[in-house]
Amino acid sequence: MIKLLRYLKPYRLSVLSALGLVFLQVIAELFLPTLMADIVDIGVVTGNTSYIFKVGAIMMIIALVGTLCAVYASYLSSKTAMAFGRDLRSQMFERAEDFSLNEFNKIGTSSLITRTTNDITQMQQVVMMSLGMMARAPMMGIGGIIMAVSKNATLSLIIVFVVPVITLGIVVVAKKVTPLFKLMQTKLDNLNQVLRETLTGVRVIRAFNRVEHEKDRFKEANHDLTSTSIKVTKIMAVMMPAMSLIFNFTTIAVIWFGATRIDNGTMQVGDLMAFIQYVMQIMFALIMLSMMFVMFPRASASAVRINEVFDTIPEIKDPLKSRATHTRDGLIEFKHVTFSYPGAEHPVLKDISFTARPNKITAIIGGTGSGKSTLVNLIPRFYDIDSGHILVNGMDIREMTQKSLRGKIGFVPQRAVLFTGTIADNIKYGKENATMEEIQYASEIAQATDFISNMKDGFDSVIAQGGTNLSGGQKQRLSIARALVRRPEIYLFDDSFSALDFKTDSKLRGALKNETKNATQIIVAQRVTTIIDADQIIVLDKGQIAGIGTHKELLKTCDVYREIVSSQLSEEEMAQ
Ligand SMILES: Nc1ncnc2c1ncn2[C@@H]1O[C@H](COP(=O)(O)OP(=O)(O)OP(=O)(O)O)[C@@H](O)[C@H]1O
Repeated sequence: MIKLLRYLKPYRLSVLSALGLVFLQVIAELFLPTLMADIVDIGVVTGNTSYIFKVGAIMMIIALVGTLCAVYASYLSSKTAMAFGRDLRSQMFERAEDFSLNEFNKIGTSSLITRTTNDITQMQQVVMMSLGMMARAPMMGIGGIIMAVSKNATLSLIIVFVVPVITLGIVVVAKKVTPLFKLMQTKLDNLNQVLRETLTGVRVIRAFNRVEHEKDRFKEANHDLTSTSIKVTKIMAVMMPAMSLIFNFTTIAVIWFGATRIDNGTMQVGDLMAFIQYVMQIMFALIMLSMMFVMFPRASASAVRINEVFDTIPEIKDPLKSRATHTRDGLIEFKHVTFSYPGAEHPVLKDISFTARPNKITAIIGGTGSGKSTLVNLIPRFYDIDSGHILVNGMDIREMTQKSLRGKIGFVPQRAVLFTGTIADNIKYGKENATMEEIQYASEIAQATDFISNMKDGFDSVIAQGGTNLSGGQKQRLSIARALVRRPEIYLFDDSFSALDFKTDSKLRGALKNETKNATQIIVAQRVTTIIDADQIIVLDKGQIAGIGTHKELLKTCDVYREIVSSQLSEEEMAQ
């Protein structure tokens, strides 16, 4: 947790001011019982009314100053804690933005969301409490002890007995609840994950009549979290009354022994009243400390989870000395590339070598799970390879910055991803400063203009979260337009035509051919008709290249290709 406190550095002035104000507030609070003792012992006992009024007025002023200090300290601590939380959240977001897909898989998306929200809120609260309550408790405790001893040293021995008892209690409770708090955060992650899956998969859940099953799953996760919270609350529930009990017994002891002293004439009534107040202040300080001990374990569990994110070093890094490619043509070369997903026993791609040239279409075909998407994902460096080289314009992609590499690429993923906003916003995502003409042109090529103009607001029509108000084919065409608008050197279409009907598919490919003339195109496809005209077809089989050539060549030389084709086309079509 200490590690995270470095984010408080920019606010050190506010922190120091808040602590200073708390100090003043404590001094004021400690001073009041002594003044009250004076009123009783000097004013009331001797019947000196003017003294009572004079000291009473001073007490009011001190109380007012104390209150003002408290209000401003609380304002400063809240402001600092909120700013601290904001900074942590944005740092966390930035770090997550740098993560490769591996790191996302490692931590988990739901957990990343919980960590950015709930865990940071825990830290925020602890900072706020530390600057108020936590700072006040030791000052008040120590100050209270000094004042109590100054009033009556022997009576203060009671405190010597009580403090260790309370401290022991706090330590025992903290030991018990710390692991439970850690568990609570994990259970919260779990609950978020179930909720996320249920919300995103709502159509499938309904279609398969699994609503009850999902309800049960949610109930279980919810119940799990609740039962852990109840366990913690039960322990805490015992703590407060136990504290009150000790509190009350201490007061009885003080009055008992104090009364004997007054009887002996060794103590005055006012002093005993002040003494009782100091003892209460000490107890109150201990209660505040114990509350901090409740908060700390939870916050430290959160701090560990936040630090885990900060300590995760993104695997994919830019080179220290990046080089820029001077040629702008989009030549892609795979040289003996082998790649395995982390934790997997076998590589998904083995010894892949091929060249994809500009002005040419390179198609990739193969059975499901043969590694087509994986291969395409290696080009924008979503993952780093185990061995071999991937070259773009003659340079290893690990030698360039990710930004410059990805700037050359127009990527159309297998599952179209759209963002909340208008249609124009989504196409513009490919090129920030795209003009309306460029947007319209790109959607024309992507065969999207028809459906866009049929929408009420045309390009200004709003897309719902995740593009749920569009059909699969419409989403695919928008994500193609988004890639087209940047006019990149390299186009990567990862099975991007699968949701289109045959007519639209062929119209789109015709328009693309003219448009992407000078660029390198890599098309992953399931349908042979999509790639039949490609300049080069790469046939993938279980992560290895089974053949490379044109449709005609492969029909003669590659069994795997022949099998795929014969399962999709008739004899006549094959012969064409
Ligand atoms: N993130 C991942 N982590 C671990 N293994 C993965 C991951 N993504 C894919 N795989 C595995 O890699 C293999 C190849 O997957 P890939 O998605 O590249 O196949 P594909 O040929 O594109 O299949 P499809 O045509 O069904 O999309 C599969 O066996 C899959 O289980």
